[in-house]
Amino acid sequence: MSDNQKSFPVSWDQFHRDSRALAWRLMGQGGFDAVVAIARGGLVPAAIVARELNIRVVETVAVKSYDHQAQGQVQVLKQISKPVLDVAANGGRVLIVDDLVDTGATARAVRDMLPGAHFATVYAKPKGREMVDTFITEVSQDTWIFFPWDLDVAYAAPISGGTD
Ligand SMILES: O=P(O)(O)OC[C@H]1O[C@H](OP(=O)(O)OP(=O)(O)O)[C@H](O)[C@@H]1O
Ligand SMILES: Nc1nc2[nH]cnc2c(=O)[nH]1
Ligand SMILES: [Mg+2]
Repeated sequence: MSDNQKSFPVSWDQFHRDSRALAWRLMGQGGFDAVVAIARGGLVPAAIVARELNIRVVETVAVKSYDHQAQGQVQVLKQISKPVLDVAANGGRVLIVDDLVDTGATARAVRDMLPGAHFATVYAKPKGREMVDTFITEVSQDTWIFFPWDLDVAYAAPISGGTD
């Protein structure tokens, strides 16, 4: 992702609320037998959704495609374990959770591993939106979302410019 003009910083409180809202929306999709978090960004929303929906089988798939804000190749650093693939193969319902979908490249790679699974993210950008079954908030393609685990409390200059 290059050319981002806008920034969308998300606090812990807002992220918790948005992840809970995702869980509420997923309630209407019937039960799930297992959740797969796309690490690292999907770990926090997957934990919140698993808690709200009482899903006790929690698995990870580790995918990296960005170095800071520069997109590279999708690299799968840890695969989904066989017991969870077997849940899906035996007709169980698997939920995949990530923090966001941007271009959709990560979502496409993980969907290929679990074709029948339900794919959910907290945030979505237009290019990747079609890859997601359920999401909460859409932001424009030229926005970079800053998550609370990447932020610190810092001085902010007045909107009018200069210093106060
Ligand atoms: O739709 P895409 O263009 O593929 O981008 C979305 C992915 O990018 C980020 O992960 P990243 O690769 O930065 O790794 P991280 O989860 O460890 O931060 C984010 O968590 C999504 O998984
Ligand atoms: N933190 C963060 N990671 C991303 N990976 C792809 N798009 C984004 C984004 O907007 N924010
Ligand atoms: Mg990620």
